Amino acid sequence: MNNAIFVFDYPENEPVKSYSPGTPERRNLQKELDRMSSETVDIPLIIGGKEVRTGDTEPVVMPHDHGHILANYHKAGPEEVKMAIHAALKAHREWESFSYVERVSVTLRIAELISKKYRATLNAATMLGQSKNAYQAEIDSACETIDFLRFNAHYISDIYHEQPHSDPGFINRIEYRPLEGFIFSLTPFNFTAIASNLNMSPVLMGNTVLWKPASTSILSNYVLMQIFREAGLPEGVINFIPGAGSVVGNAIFTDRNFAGLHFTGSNVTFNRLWMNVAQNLRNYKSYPKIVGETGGKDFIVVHESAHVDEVSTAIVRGAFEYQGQKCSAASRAYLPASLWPLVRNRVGEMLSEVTVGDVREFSNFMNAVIDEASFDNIMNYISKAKQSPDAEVIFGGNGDKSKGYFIEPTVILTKDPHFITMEEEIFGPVLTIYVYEDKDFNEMLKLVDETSPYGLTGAIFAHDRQVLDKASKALKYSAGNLYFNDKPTGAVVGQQPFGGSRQSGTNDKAGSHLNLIRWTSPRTIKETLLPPTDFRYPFMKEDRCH
Ligand SMILES: NC(=O)c1ccc[n+]([C@@H]2O[C@H](COP(=O)([O-])OP(=O)(O)OC[C@H]3O[C@@H](n4cnc5c(N)ncnc54)[C@H](O)[C@@H]3O)[C@@H](O)[C@H]2O)c1
Ligand SMILES: N[C@@H](CCC=O)C(=O)O
Repeated sequence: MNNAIFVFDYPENEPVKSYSPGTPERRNLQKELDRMSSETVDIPLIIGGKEVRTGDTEPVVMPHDHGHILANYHKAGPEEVKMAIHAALKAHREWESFSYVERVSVTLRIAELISKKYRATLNAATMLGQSKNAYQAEIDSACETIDFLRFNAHYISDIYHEQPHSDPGFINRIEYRPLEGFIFSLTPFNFTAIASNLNMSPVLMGNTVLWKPASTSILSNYVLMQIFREAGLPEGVINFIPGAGSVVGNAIFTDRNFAGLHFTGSNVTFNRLWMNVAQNLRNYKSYPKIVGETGGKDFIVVHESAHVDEVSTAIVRGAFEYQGQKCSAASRAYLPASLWPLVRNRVGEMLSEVTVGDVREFSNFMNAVIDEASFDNIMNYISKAKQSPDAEVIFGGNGDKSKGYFIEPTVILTKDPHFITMEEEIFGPVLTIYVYEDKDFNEMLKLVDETSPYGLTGAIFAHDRQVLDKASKALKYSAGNLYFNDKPTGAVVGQQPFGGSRQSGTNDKAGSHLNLIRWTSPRTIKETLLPPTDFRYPFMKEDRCH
């Protein structure tokens, strides 16, 4: 394969299966849900391809039935982190020297294994461990994971084909070297696809990785790790080291070979990690690359020309799918006074049909929030609204953590556009609505732009084209992913590259060449075909002749 230039074609997005009663996918999924619900898995660390058990374990539970233990995972300490660094550096030599066609082949094999052999297993693990319903698991752990892998396999051909100009007599080329050292991949609980991609995009570019998954997504992440191995990923290319973030992080950030951080998670954690890197800057061989996508305070802006049913559907799906635990979830909405009574009624009708419960009951639109800390944090925001004279809980507002961490879809109406739930990321099923006078549309846009430190996603609803244009200009830096007449969630790889700026991250657009390029350290090579043999400039030679 080294004697050919190979291009991986533009892929199709993985089709989303329906899981309707009686379909084969529903039967397979049910079988895997039953199997995984009846066993307790022992999850080791995987370092240099070897399973390592430290005996320091924590349980993995179902958020919707927290008495049910799905697995126990072993936690890494500083010694295991050192072993993992050693394994990653050792694997680096061989992995980077492979032709990229081999790296892409492994990547595409992972996608194929997930699409066919392990779709039900990975979806069931995501449903049970992260409390996603079948549809939310399908669009995440099956489709988005596969799309990241296949689209990146295509984008790498584009990157490698990007070569400099050569004047006659010279050959210039760029080699897209991986980074010198290892990458630290720190993944969030809420998307199995993101966990896969934070590892596989640096790996595709020839890097090796230490992976610390979130403690609340370890079951699906372990299934992923097993799939990576089955696909033929060489030992040590990804080292799976669950554990306490600070323990693993401190051991990594003090290592001279730390070359890059690939992070998705909260803004608070990212800021802490960046400071940690900065404090160790003098120790490193190279300036580490830092890529981090963080939180959001995502908005829905509604103009009086919008349609009530479209807005109401976007509110319910955008704010409450996966219990609002998407960085992109709508958490503040701005409604014109003329439409508000109609939208309020329609949203109320829709919410009266929403049920919250166990993922194994397929009719539930919503399930549990991820853990007790998250439940308490969300309920605390709801209490603040209940106690404030500036806010009123108009739908939901109740939670129950006795069996699972269940919270009703909650809508707060506020008179204060700077009420705390309009500004801070809550990461739960809570939407706050502010009603403005129709004539104050322009002032309202300014408010949207200046209310929160984030800049991730946002949606504008209007059927007046000039309004869309005006609002998108006013909100230019308020969102890295902006939607016209659609909910602000559900970006599709290859169609809406994802990421935001301001306090929402470095905006390196997951699922695009922009992200992949960060995992390279390009080297330019110039070759002179006939090197000069006289140090003098041409005009000096001419002067002597005369
Ligand atoms: N912008 C995006 O693309 C995007 C996508 C998904 C999630 N998110 C954001 O992620 C957050 C939810 O995910 P989360 O709760 O898993 O985030 P988190 O910040 O709590 O954790 C992310 C990862 O960092 C680890 N970690 C936490 N503290 C650490 C420390 N001191 N040192 C080292 N590692 C540490 C965690 O164990 C986890 O693996 C939300 O804020 C959400 O908006 C953003
Ligand atoms: N990319 C996902 C969100 C990822 C963050 O949680 C979306 O567009 O909804």
